Amino acid sequence: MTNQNVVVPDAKSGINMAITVAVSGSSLFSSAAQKPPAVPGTYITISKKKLLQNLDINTGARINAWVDSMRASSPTHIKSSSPHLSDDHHNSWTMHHPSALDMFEQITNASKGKQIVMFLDYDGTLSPIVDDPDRAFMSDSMRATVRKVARYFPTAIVSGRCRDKVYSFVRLAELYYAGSHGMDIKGPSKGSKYKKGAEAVLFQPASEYLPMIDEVYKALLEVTKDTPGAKVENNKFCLSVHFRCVDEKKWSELAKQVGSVLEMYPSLRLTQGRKVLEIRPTIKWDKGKALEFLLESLGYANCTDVFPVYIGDDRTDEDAFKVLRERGQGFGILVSKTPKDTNASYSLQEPSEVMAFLRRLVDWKKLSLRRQFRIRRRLEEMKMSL
Ligand SMILES: O=P(O)(O)OC[C@H]1O[C@H](O[C@H]2O[C@H](CO)[C@@H](O)[C@H](O)[C@H]2O)[C@H](O)[C@@H](O)[C@@H]1O
Repeated sequence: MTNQNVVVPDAKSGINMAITVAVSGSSLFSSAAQKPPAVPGTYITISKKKLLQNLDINTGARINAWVDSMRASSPTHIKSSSPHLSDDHHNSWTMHHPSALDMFEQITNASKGKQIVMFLDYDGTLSPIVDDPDRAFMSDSMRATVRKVARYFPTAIVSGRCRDKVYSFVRLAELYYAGSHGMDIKGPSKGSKYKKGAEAVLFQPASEYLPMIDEVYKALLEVTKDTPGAKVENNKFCLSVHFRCVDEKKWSELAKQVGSVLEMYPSLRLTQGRKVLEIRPTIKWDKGKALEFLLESLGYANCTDVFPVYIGDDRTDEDAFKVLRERGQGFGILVSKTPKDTNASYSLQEPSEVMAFLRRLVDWKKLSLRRQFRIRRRLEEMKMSL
């Protein structure tokens, strides 16, 4: 066990203070330990155990809320006690959020004369949810489908993942990528015919948080290392703490470990996903802002003839669904088998249905282009014969 001086922002005052943290083995906040305190502060000695015990009541309540919310966004047990009530609930939800496949014609009719722009979340949307986040591969058929989609519509992948990581899964250079929940945006590296606006897009609104995120990553690895199944993923501008392989009885304990670290960083906030807690900067930037930024980059900022379609499965995708609802443009599609509170207009049950929907969209576009071509040719022939 060694003591290390580290600089952390005080949760209440928001002022940096230097604390001595007792850690066993590797450094808890190694990069901060190398830096002199930015603001001179008080030195206190606090052990890893104490970090957990000292959580205040509000934090305790918040932790319970995180765990509840995480359970709700990725239910582990389907309630079977009152099947009829749950059937009614399901039916009423499906009435309000009908299948995008069943409503395909209405959707394409609404998009007539407008440019469809596709926004696709990755995990749970293009790839099925699996236990190991490093093995959430996309099928070759899904990749081929997305490639075709990008041939006909400007297409962006919007993910909570680190941009490089999601690119290594998707491997399509002609797409836009918004990683770290939209905090890392890059335009296509391969020629795209849709660049109406800026030539080379690269936008990273949270770059000043990089050292802090690295520091918190190390702290989270340290505090969670004895929790079997816990996994911390570094997504560059944000972090994920995975609960999927942790015994549900230990979820509160793991959430407390996360809370103990987060409490020391008031400029970071927490969101929940599917059996995951995500830590990110408090800046006002999310997948919804990324969607707006991308529309602007594509040259559709104030256009009425654009029709954005966003498909996602997660709580964090709600920010994008909300933007579309507020703009009254396009629509959101939630990928979910169970009813969820959502701003999306339509639903699809799983990635295989997402693929079916994308394929139909491509076929519909091909057909309407062919039709347009035939009409134009007939008009030309008529002009010639006059
Ligand atoms: O915005 P997304 O592309 O949906 O990313 C959200 C998180 O997705 C990943 O976690 C989820 O998928 C994993 C693999 O299927 C699964 O094991 C995990 O339980 C899910 O939460 C990714 O690993 C996270 O970093 C993303 O934040």
